[in-house]
Amino acid sequence: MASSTLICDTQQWKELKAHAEDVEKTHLRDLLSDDERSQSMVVEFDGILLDYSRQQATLETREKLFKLAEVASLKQKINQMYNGEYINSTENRSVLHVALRAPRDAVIQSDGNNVVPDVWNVLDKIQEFSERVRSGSWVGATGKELKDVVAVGIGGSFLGPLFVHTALQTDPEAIESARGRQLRFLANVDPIDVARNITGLNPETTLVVIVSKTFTTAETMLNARTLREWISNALGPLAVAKHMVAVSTNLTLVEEFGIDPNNVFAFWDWVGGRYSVCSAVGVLPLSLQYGFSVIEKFLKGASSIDQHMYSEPFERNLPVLLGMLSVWNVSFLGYPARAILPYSQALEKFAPHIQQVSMESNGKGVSIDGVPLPFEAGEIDFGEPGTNGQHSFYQLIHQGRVIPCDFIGVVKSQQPVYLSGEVVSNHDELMSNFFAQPDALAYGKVSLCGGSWSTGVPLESPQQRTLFNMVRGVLADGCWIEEASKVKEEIRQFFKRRFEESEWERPRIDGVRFQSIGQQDNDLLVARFDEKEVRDAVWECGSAKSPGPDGINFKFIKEFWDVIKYDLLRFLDEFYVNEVYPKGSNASFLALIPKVLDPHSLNEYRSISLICCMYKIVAKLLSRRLKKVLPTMIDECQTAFIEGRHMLHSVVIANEVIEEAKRSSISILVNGSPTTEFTPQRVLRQGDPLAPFLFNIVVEGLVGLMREAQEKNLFDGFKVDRNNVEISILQFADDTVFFGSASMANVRVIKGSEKGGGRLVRLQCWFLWGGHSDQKIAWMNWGSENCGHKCWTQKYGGWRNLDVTRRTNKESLWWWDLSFIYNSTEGSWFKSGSKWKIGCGSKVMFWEDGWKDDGISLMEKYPRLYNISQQQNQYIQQMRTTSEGLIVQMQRQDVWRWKGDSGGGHAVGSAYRLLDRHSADKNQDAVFTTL
Ligand SMILES: O=P(O)(O)OC[C@H]1O[C@](O)(CO)[C@@H](O)[C@@H]1O
Repeated sequence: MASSTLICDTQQWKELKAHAEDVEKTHLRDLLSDDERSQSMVVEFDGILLDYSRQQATLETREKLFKLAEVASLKQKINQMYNGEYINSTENRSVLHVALRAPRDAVIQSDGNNVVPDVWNVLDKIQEFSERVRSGSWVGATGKELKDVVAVGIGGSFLGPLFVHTALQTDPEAIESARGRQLRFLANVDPIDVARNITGLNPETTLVVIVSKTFTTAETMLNARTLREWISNALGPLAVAKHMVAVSTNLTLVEEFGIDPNNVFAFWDWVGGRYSVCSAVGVLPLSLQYGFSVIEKFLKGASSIDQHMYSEPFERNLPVLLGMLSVWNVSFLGYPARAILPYSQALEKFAPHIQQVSMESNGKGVSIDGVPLPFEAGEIDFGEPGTNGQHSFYQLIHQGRVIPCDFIGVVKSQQPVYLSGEVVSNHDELMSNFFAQPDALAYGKVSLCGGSWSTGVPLESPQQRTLFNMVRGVLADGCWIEEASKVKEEIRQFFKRRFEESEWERPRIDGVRFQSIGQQDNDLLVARFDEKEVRDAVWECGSAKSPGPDGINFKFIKEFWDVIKYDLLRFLDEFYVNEVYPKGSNASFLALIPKVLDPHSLNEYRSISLICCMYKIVAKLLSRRLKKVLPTMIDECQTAFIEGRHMLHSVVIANEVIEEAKRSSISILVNGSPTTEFTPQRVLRQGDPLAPFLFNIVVEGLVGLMREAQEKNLFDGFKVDRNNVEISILQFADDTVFFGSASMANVRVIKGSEKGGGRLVRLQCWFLWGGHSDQKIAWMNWGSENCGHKCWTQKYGGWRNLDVTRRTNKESLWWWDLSFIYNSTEGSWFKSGSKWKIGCGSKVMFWEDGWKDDGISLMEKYPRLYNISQQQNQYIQQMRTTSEGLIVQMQRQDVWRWKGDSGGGHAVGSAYRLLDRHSADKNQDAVFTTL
């Protein structure tokens, strides 16, 4: 490309422009669903991993950008820079900050001279001087050691050094080497900045470093004069030579200022101010604070990325890729800003540093030849460390404008904190935010019904699912909370409560007869685990299931079986001998999956257990053994009594397992970050291989109780077949169907009152759900009303005198059931709840039915009259001649009125409440005492 041609006039630029229009139509979440694309957008160098898959760019974009780089001669320009050519055409000089950190033996030419020796001369001088100051061999005017340093400079003579200083302040090695010393930076001409920086400092122990490439910058020179005054006022004018040094390219002006030329640390015009942190600008003050050896490491790091940028092909070249993506975002996609978001407080001053480096360099409206650019160039950089930014400007990034973001995370914290009782370290907490935020931004807001709100695309990728499952807040005591720590605590408390055992006495099933297992089965159950058995159990576990808190899945265990098996067998041996799981191996995560669109309450999430592999292996082994034994215990055909251990022992085993489960710990994953642990007091974890077999054992326990009830004539089951086989219960896992005649006695055995009855149901509840008896019994209606009607009439002859021809829409099938109960001997509760409304009097018996308001029949009220009556079996209608005034509405039928409802209509709820109250009065414990 000829130097006068604008880059935007090239074919490559135009193609990118057209391509940008296509890419803009594609949502990032769709780009991210292409695994091949995403994986090829991850590059690693020297411990730095760049993942640019969340940029709105395709592989084609990258190819086209490379072509643009080619036409812009980017590679040649990089080479020119490293070779010291005058690429700064406006100032006609080299751009050689890479020489500032080049190794001592490197050769980098400028104006035909190798500049590297000059660089190292200054570095050696800095090392020597800083060691003298730090060791106390260079002292101030009054002979005191110089412990504190104030660096005075602005722009590039300030921001880079401040950034590095802030990053080192919390580094353990740097802390050690800086012990007892202070480094401050004075930049602003505002006298407040002066006051702040000299507060608490003693001029006698303070060294001032004036940093100015030109030594003419107004702010720096005024601040320099101010501090010179501060020193000479305190120590006299001659003290300046001992207390002030300079970093500059302008030795003349430094000397004029009164600083000893020997105490000037030079750099060169081929160093741009904003790139000068690796020159004496940064190295001198930082070496005074931390020692040269610490800062030398920083220089080596910078040199390493210089080498990378010089030699690495563009596909894997981190600085080139980032630079090209900036061009793409700004000039093609039209996103003017970039957020720099380090999830590290140590990088607090990184954004201000990059602000200057990038914006002062690229903030141009003209080409290199001075031609005005017809497109946007340069980006607006801003940023704050996460998580502070999240509570500040992220709102706009998430919902307001499209702003490309550079998230920066650090794998290892300089200052790790791991509080006891917390599931993760503080740094992991920070990193969970670091991982969650880019996903949330990239995928945008999606609906919770399985697709994106904007596109309806199904959620397929793991990242999409992560966002789908994201808990954005919860409703607690009627208040919506979003603050991460409060949301986590609320969720933790909610589930802790759910797994707390309510105070009630565990049901006992002593005395109930069960089938037995033989010695052989018993030996099988309690045998030591051998390698083959363990291997088979491991191979039965799904490889790709989500890992629990140990972070290991079965794919890993199978892959490295030959290495892992020894430890695993040792673990199982220990478990066998000690009968307890080693701490931590029985922890689990609860992951929350929304059940509804836009969940608010925690009941609207389904909790899925993610169990540690070690626990799963043990559970799998036990379940495989139980599987072999269970048919013996539950098969009716094998009822022959076998000598040996009682089946009840399996219940004991189940209890032991449950007890062990109660020693386990649970923490809930809230947006990938676990809450602190708690110990569950009840329930089995979903995903536990033992759970189905424990169901079976519990079912057997309930069957045993029903058998006992039948044998003691406490429960009247259904007789089928010619042999009159009586069926009382059928179960499938936690679904139970009781069969029996519709008698109050049967109902009481199954449910009864809360106080005495309901033990069968509650017993099962305890085993299956840990003691909650709020599982409702679904009383089954008889399907079609004809079927029900036939049953009642055939078996019980219908309800005497009640109109059963057709029920009205208002009346439920319960109404019919209740009608029957009314006439049973135990129907007194029902009688008290209903009364007759007399119409023509054709259905109500004058003496026997309680048709008066108090519900008491005339026969009961006036027994003597009844005894002498000639019309004892008469209906009211037949009595009318002798009972004038009773027949009030000849045209109407007699009807039942339900007292529980003010309108007289029947409601199941009111009948249930009445029955409940009535049953509570009776002592029904007798049934269970007998059982
Ligand atoms: O180091 P000096 O010459 O005082 O300049 C300070 C800063 O001022 C600038 O020229 C910007 O005004 C920067 O490039 C430079 O880093």
